[in-house]
Amino acid sequence: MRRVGKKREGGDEEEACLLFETKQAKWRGAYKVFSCTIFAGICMIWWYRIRKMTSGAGGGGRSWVDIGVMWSEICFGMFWILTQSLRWTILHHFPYKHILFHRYGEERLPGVDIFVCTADPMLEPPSMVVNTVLSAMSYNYPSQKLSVYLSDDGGSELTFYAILRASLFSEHWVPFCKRFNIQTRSPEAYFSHPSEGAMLQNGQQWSSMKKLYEDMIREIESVVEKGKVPDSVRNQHSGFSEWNDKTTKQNHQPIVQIIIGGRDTNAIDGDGLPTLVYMAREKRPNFPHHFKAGAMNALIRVSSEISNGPIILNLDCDMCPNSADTIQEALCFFMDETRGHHIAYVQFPQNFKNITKNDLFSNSFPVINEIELAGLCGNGGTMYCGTGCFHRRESLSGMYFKDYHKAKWDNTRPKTQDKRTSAELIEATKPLASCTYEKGTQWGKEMGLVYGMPAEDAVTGLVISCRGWKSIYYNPERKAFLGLAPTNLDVLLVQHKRWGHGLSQIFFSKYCPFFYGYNKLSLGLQMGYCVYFLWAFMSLPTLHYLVVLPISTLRGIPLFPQLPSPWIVPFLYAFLANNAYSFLEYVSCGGKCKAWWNQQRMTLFLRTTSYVFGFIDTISMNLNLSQTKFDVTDKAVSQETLDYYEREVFYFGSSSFLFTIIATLALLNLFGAVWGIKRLILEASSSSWWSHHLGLQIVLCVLIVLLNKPVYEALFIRTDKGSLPLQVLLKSVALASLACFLAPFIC
Ligand SMILES: O=c1ccn([C@@H]2O[C@H](COP(=O)(O)OP(=O)(O)O[C@H]3O[C@H](CO)[C@@H](O)[C@H](O)[C@H]3O)[C@@H](O)[C@H]2O)c(=O)[nH]1
Ligand SMILES: [Mn+2]
Repeated sequence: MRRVGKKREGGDEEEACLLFETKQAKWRGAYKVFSCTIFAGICMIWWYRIRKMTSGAGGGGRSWVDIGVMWSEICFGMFWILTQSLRWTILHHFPYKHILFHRYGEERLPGVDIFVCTADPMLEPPSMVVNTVLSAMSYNYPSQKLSVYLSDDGGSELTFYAILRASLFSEHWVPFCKRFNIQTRSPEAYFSHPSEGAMLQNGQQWSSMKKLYEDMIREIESVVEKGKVPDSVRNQHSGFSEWNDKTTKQNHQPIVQIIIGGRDTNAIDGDGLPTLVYMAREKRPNFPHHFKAGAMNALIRVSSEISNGPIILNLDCDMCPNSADTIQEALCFFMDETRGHHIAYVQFPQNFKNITKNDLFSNSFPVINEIELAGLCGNGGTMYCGTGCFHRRESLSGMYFKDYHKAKWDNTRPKTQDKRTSAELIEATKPLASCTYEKGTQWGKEMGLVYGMPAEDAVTGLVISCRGWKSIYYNPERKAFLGLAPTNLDVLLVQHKRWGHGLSQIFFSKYCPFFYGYNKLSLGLQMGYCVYFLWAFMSLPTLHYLVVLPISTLRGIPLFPQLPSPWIVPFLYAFLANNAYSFLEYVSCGGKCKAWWNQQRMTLFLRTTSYVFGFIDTISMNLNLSQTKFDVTDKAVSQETLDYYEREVFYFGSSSFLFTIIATLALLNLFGAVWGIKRLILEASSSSWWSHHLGLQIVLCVLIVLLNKPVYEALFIRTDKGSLPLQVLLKSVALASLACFLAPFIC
């Protein structure tokens, strides 16, 4: 551990230890040499294409195919260059959490406000939401310094009931966790994988706690199923009077309820428990509510009246805290005496608890989590990913770093000094959660999360970085948060469409990192952000390639140089070295070989469906043809699709247009591969197969066919409910045949 030679204030002789350490990843020198060789390959490919275009060499001339292929390869090459910014300098951080309590003691630790967002009790089951809230409440942190806020954009009494019911359970759960020093503080996770509780299991306390938990979940689920809170329950808490027959998700007054930590008879006595607040901001049909960004901004304001914690942790309702000490770890970054005051936010990775063995849907992002986000850190910042992120209240609210003075953490308003009653506090906060509050203010522009972008998280992080702040990405050994990844292909494609659209929207807006971040961010950080912001755009060259490859094979038009021409070398090298590296990188990040293969397939599916439409959304939004929307990811899965997911079998089952596209491209490449192999066999006598003029592209077609194996099975072999319907088969055969038929007119 490094020490700074500075003496502590007050003449303390003890040296001040740094609260966190930063290390560079190894092997970066070797990587840089390697990436230079790939870059040389890419340059040669570009040179070959340009020469072919200008001289007509290689027999191709200036056809549309050549122009298209050249354009695609320029895009791929440029994108590859951008991705290097995430790999040249990789920084890992190591907080020393044991020093924190020792150095600051309980009194001098900052208040921490945790925001949990939920939006719909049907898509986001309240039984799941309460688990997130309960885990947040039971963090290893002084409870008088901790406040948990639930924002309910569903404005639903079912969710209110659930949180109220959970608050009763928390009276048992929070002390239980602290007493037995439990690491897994989500009761659902703790009781469903009892390995951690093994020692306690035979004891009375363990089983009675389990029973209390199950009773709570049963009661919540039964109320949710009925869709209405029984009158007998309603009468027990005045909060329910906020709901009447006319209350709907889109139309209701602001609702704020202090469930724990209030000072009236209704609220539970907060002794030993953190403050717990329920908020449903006002919704009116004619007022835009700005989705999650709007909810977060209302939370920032409401919480500033109640607890005003200088540190804010933002969680999605399915992102369950999974480690008791995460707050302490995050605080090490903010409270480090020499570097802490620069830091606006500390982002943890998004991990998921429901990843299958070989990660069929490629939900786990090992390379992004282990390398890329740490690579962004190497350029001076990281991305805000919307959940699992600790913020400094001031920077999130819009403050510039230059205006900031080092925090005195212990000077926040202690809750006990606020003499207002619960009712008075609630009345004071309601206007802050109203529709009209933001009118004529800077909220959503200069203050709080940025509006008008479906990826409010990434753009807000970017804006904060441009205001001079630094940010940290920290990936601890024990996963800090565990969320729910989509288990249904339909849902997944919609989620990625929103991401693709949301991220590319930033690139094509005034927030484009190269302009907005010019002179404010390092070039590496600008490039790094653009890797994500151009995900959706990259669907276009990919789609182009996937169509042109089989069609030119069918038509006998060579796309690549053939042996003995030396120009084939850069193509082979760039392709092989890049894929070999991607494979090794994936495996070194803890991914399985088969999962890498699955990731290639998902990239193919996403780049030909979700990202294409996401990009179209971006264009139409820029042309003012559509407005921002936010399709909430469905977290309530049916048992049927879940069974498929767990067996790692694709569940298609519907005739979605997106599936037709996937099937059409799979068929087209199958035609190309079969036709190409037939030619190879027939023409084997005149030239050996490896020097055949279509050799390389036939190999590529075959690889694409191998990736698409589950699609053919779903089209032709499987007969179960999850297979592709006959309608999709007919449409895709028709479309693929049409493409083949039209091919001679195009190329
Ligand atoms: O009007 C809305 C819509 C959504 N949400 C909440 O936003 C969160 C994220 O929504 P989800 O449907 O789960 O989206 P994901 O794609 O899983 O979320 C990722 O991507 C989003 C941006 O597209 C970020 O906001 C999220 O933090 C990030 O985890 C959830 O807690 C929702 O309850 C709201 O509070 N209000
Ligand atoms: Mn989510």
